[in-house]
Amino acid sequence: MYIQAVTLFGEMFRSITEHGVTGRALQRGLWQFDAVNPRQFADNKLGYIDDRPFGGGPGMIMMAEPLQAAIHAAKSQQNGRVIYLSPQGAPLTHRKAAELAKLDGLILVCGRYEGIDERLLTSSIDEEISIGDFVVSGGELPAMMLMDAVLRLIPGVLGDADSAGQDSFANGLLDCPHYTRPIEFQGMAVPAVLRSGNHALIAEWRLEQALRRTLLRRPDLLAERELTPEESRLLRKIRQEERD
Ligand SMILES: NC(=O)c1ccc(NCc2cccc(O)c2)nc1
Repeated sequence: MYIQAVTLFGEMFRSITEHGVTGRALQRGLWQFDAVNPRQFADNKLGYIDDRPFGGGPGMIMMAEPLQAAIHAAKSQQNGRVIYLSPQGAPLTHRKAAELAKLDGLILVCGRYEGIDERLLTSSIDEEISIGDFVVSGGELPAMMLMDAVLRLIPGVLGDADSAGQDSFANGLLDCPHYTRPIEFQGMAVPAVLRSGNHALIAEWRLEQALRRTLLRRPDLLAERELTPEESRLLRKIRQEERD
């Protein structure tokens, strides 16, 4: 996958191109990255890329032309989907990340200031995505969150292909509790079933814990999920226990 970021702060992306599983995957050629700086496309000598908002109001707005020229330059390198990160976008979900992971490329447009000229959205953006209902100072961190969520779903990136499948949300549920050594910590022991070696029981325990956690913390996720017969049975048992 070829990912380009249209951004004033390309250096920020080192945090995922030079570290961790995403950094190793880049070195192994599983994806490629380039930053495209709209400032190099500003048609004035001083490189202005933002200006005051029509109608007044605080802050500055990023001008459409330098961004459009930067997106045009990125599109001359690949035919990637152009995504704008903003609080006004559609919520990023595991399902959306899985859809994006199938594409050959992405062009991620990172806004700064108070946002971008609306006409750029109409002319050059394929999709607007939000990583949550909050505002941060620029689209770069949201872009990196999206990149990480997408890249880990690309076969080979995580190495142990299975771990992405066991993620929270991968199966529409929150993750189960995890434990490692020591067996006893601060007077709390590891649940005996996890040391029983009985893999069927362990799998059932993990599913029950995931269902219990999802029911208690995120019942909205359960509302939209098809349940297998085993999940329905476990959920009935959990609901009964919660009533007792
Ligand atoms: N929730 C998000 O995905 C998200 C995305 C970007 C961002 N900051 C830059 C920006 C861009 C556009 C408008 C705007 O108000 C702020 N903050 C949060």
